[in-house]
Amino acid sequence: MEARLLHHHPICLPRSAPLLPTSVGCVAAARTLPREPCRPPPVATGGLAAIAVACFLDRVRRRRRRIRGRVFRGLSPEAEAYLAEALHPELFQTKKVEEWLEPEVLRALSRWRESGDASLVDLELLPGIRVEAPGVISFALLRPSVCASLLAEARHYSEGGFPAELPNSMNREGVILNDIGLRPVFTILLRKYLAGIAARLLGNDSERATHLGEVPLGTENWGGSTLNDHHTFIVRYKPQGDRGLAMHVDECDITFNVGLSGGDSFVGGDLAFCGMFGDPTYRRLHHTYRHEVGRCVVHAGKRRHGVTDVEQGERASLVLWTKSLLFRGTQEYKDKCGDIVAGRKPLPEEMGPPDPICLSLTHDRDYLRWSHLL
Ligand SMILES: O=C(O)CCC(=O)C(=O)O
Ligand SMILES: [Fe+2]
Repeated sequence: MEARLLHHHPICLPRSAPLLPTSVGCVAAARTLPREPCRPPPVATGGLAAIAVACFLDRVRRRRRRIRGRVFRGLSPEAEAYLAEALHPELFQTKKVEEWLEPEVLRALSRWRESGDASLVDLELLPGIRVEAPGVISFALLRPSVCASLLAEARHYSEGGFPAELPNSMNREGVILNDIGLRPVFTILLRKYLAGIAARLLGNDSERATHLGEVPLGTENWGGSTLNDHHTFIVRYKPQGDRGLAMHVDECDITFNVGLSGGDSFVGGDLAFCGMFGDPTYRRLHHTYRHEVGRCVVHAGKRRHGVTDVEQGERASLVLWTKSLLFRGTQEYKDKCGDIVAGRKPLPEEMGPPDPICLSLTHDRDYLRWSHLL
């Protein structure tokens, strides 16, 4: 039960172990344990019977510690099993997440982290921050060494024959990091660091910035002040596999997309941004973006985007689809997207020819009419 709750609300990690086994449970659990070497009491005080009891209690104690560890981390048994096989076990340590970040990111976030007021996030201190296009902002987030480890871990997982689900409905070559035991570290990344940036870029009016210096951000509220869940994965593209990604909108409110390989290690593979879902300009090309290792591009999930084919090399992205349940319950969300239960708002009637790169096989009723432009 608790594990299910964690799955749905990973940001709400419990502060205390919710389910410690009772002594009866422990006895039963200890019987199912593989026989481990027992640690006998330091001084043999009461003969064989006392040693047997001490051994038994030692096994129970160790089993208890293991269960508590798993409940704290909120890992599924599969994820727990992968930990023993991981290439970079240090990636799984929640205490080390801060070391993943470019140091200036911490400086930009420090006043928010002291006060809880996201309007104090200093966007200008985010390293190399750029407004790529209205509503699309990028900055250096992760250290290149962490990007290399994450990519190597994803390759190790894919090539190791471990059980795999597809990260999204469009990509066959990728790994859902939440499923392999990395959900807790990304929950920390989101809760302690990205949440402030999300609130400042795409949160409610009292926290959201309107400009970066003189340049308008062109963002609006997409629940950035109340993000509570994430679906985090790595996708890889290469000429002999998934070459690119068709135009789409994401199944989330705010997307953080970090380059794990930079523009010098692949040819093609541009991330193309078109307009917002429901906006008359949604089939206009707004910007094309090239990944840089460790640089994160942030945008509303409902901005149409896609990846052009990779012609050479390999392109890889670390993607966090983040959501706000609270925002999804508001009238503002319904006006923007439709009802989460009743279904998405229909797109407006397609008007005139699209920019070819923005044409979507999965979203446009007139795809065949314009596909000769591709
Ligand atoms: O690979 C990318 O840069 C984009 C991935 C993406 O848009 C997605 O998985 O939703
Ligand atoms: Fe996407």
